[in-house]
Amino acid sequence: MNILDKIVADKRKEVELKKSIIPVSQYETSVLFERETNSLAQALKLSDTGIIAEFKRRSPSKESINQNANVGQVAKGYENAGVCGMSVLTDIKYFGGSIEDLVLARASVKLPLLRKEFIISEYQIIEAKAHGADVILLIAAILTKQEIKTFSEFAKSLGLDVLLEVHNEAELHKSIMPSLDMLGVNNRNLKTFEVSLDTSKSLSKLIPDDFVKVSESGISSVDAIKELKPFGYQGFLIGENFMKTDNPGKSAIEFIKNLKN
Ligand SMILES: O=C(O)c1ccccc1NCC(=O)[C@H](O)[C@H](O)COP(=O)(O)O
Repeated sequence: MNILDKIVADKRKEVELKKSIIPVSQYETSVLFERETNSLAQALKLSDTGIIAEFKRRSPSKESINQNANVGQVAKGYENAGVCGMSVLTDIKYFGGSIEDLVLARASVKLPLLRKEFIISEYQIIEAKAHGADVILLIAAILTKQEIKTFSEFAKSLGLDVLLEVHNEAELHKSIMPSLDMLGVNNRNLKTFEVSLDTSKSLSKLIPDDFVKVSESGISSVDAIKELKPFGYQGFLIGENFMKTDNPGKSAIEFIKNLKN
């Protein structure tokens, strides 16, 4: 069993429990559910930097990154730095995040917010909208082609952007469909946790130009972004590099300043 299999097995139990406690009707009548969303894909198309900064306390590959960070402060710091969007990990067990982190980020900034979650049910998409998300992540490795289609079309019907994440060619081939806005290539090998920008580079030519290309994970320098841009990437998802510092917002300011130079 690899880490994704374990996460998904736990996620199925978590979602079933939540469904039995909180009915969808409660989410659908919430204030945030009515909110007009902001498109991350549009923000990336208009940006010359393309940074999506992540709020990440810990992960399966790093036991502790920044356990005590305050999500509202970090969100404001990222917005002040001029990032295009913010990713908020909402998984509790493996990442120390929560759906409340998403609400706190929403209350603090106007930035497009990505709910970074292991989505296996439409219930979580409704939940994402009701907690202030603008974008959902779909992970090709844990979904069938039909699920990708159903979930992405459903998210679009709610006004949410969809970022579809792949790790290899097979996942990419089964995923390309018009209901996606962004195609993300994850540079982290989930068996070994090693990161290699070569994954983004080699898959880039297989991604049609109508999708915004996003490179995810293991981006720790401005040089990495300069290396990836010629491969057509317009978005760069960065977590640990900012979150491992005392002041993630300040680190993002420095990073973006160097990127513009
Ligand atoms: O980060 C992990 O260890 C991880 C393990 C298993 C599944 C997903 C995982 N990470 C989610 C992400 O996609 C990253 O948090 C995101 O791309 C940012 O990565 P980084 O800049 O390397 O923190």
